[in-house]
Amino acid sequence: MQDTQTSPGNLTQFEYLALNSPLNLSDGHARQALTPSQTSIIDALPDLWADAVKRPVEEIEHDSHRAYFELLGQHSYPAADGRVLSCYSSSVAMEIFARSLATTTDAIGLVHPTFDNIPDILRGVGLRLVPVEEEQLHGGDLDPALLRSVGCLFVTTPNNPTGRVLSEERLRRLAAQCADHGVVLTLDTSFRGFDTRAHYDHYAVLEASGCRWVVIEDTGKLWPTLELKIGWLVSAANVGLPLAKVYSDILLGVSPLVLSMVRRFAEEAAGGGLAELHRFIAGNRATLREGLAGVPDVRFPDPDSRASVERLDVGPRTGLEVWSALREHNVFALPCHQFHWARPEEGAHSLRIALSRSAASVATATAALRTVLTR
Ligand SMILES: N=C(N)NC[C@@H](O)CC(=O)C(=O)O
Repeated sequence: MQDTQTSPGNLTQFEYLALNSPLNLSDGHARQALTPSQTSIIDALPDLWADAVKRPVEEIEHDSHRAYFELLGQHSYPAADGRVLSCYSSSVAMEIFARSLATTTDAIGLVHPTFDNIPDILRGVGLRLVPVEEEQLHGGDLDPALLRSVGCLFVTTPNNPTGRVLSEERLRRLAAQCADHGVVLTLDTSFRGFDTRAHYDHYAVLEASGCRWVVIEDTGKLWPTLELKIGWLVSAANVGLPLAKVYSDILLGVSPLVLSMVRRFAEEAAGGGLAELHRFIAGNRATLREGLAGVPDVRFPDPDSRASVERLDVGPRTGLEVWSALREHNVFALPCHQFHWARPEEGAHSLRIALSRSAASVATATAALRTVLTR
């Protein structure tokens, strides 16, 4: 476990501090209770185990990613010819991508702000980072000078912590620009499960563009599966990166039991569980927003977000001050300065609250927040 006695160095180290607290609203992982139908899947794990022992792992793997990608509208994903690599987590997929990219370029354009383990992983392989503001990405064509200066453009969509989703038209334009400049377009879609606006067929758009592309999918944010999850690293046939080679440096494959569990959760979600999850998150978001209504200088900068996290501006206070005051109530949130990886001061006055928690936890944390913000 990380040394968290000193001031946390990155967002995940702030999240470590919360891991053993009953009111941990810090990390974006799913920690709410299983629904009854999800509980039935867990109860059936012994049967999934017996099935996984008998069947070829490639068959289990194919069934798993097909159920997950179809659930989220990604019907044109490249299910065949080894272009979907299963990893233990999306961060492992990210590391494999970063090591592969670093063999072909020394610079990458990265959305700003976003979760800091992404720039940290990219810097870790020696890449120079060029911040690309969210407004730029969503606004219109990027400056060709930017695209001439990098080997890759990396976009988190829905973004973390803003929840901002890249529209189909903007993805089409970005892919066309990347194709024109020979730049790899990489998407981190870890939060896509929460927002149906991110369920248009991204792979149809990417494949039609002809650009070199990589997508990192993450099952880990969606369901409370005790960190049993899959990060899928998906790529274009013409991506021109040694992804499979670097993958083989890191792992042979993932557990067929976890793959089978993900398939079952995706099937349950398709049968109504995903809509139920969306209602649950929306209810927690309403609890937070209504519970803080009228508090002076507090506002919610991402009114349109449907992600399982909510950012709030805390006015003249700093996010760190509020985070510290909340700890006195045994409540853990996440200060936002380090999402602004190029200019942390821009996030100094905001805080992020996780919404994939029990309704009671969100209500209790909201009351503690109101106490802290009105004293
Ligand atoms: N490998 C890392 N650092 N994992 C933490 C990450 O999953 C947390 C996250 O993405 C969020 O809290 O939004």
